[in-house]
Amino acid sequence: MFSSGLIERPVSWVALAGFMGTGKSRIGWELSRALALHFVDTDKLITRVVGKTIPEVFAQEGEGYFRACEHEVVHRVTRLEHAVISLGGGTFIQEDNRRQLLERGPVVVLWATPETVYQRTKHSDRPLLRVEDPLSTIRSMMNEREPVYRQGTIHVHSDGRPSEEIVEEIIERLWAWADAQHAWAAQGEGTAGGDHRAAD
Ligand SMILES: Nc1ncnc2c1ncn2[C@@H]1O[C@H](COP(=O)(O)OP(=O)(O)O)[C@@H](O)[C@H]1O
Ligand SMILES: O=C(O)C1=C[C@@H](OP(=O)(O)O)[C@@H](O)[C@H](O)C1
Ligand SMILES: [Mg+2]
Repeated sequence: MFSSGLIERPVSWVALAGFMGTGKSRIGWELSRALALHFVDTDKLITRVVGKTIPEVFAQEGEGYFRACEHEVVHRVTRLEHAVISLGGGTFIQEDNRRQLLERGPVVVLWATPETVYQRTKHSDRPLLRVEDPLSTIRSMMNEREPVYRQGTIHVHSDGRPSEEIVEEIIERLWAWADAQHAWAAQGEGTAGGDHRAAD
């Protein structure tokens, strides 16, 4: 959407959270292209800065070190402008990360069934799923994390849907969210409101 050389978008910062394999990295990249925003995948950033793959970080430095890196990265990405941020599946689980992210802007949570997650991750290198029975592990981890993911701003299902359709739904929902935010703000100020679209 272009007008007078300005790009109209519902938001100029958004993060994607959700369980492993729900599509955060792929959808985040596609969403960033659709909204003409920068793209940051926090796992990729950690990999680049530490100089090791995620499985190497887990194996050589331990999960605690990885979670500390995530925390540092959250601090930095909440200071970015014009960006779509794809988080790792555990990033939003840590309370302080969650608070910082939700204070910064909308957090879209992607959802998928354990079976879909299993199919999408079975040939990948997620260290937490390198176990004898990954599907059971996915089920129990998902159950445990579900109440936390529910604290996200917008929830979108990714099962059996092409990525373009998911991106389209996210953008529609972000417009609705931005309109509601604006209505609240206008009510507070006692103004009639106007066009608040994020533009640059
Ligand atoms: N809507 C979708 N339909 C089919 N495959 C998908 C979809 N979204 C993601 N994938 C695939 O599933 C795998 C995991 O996706 P990814 O974006 O890495 O998930 P996450 O970052 O949430 O762990 C990748 O191979 C990706 O291409
Ligand atoms: O859920 C988790 O705790 C993790 C999810 C992974 O990211 P994806 O959700 O992008 O696979 C990665 O950060 C790491 O393996 C730990
Ligand atoms: Mg990812």
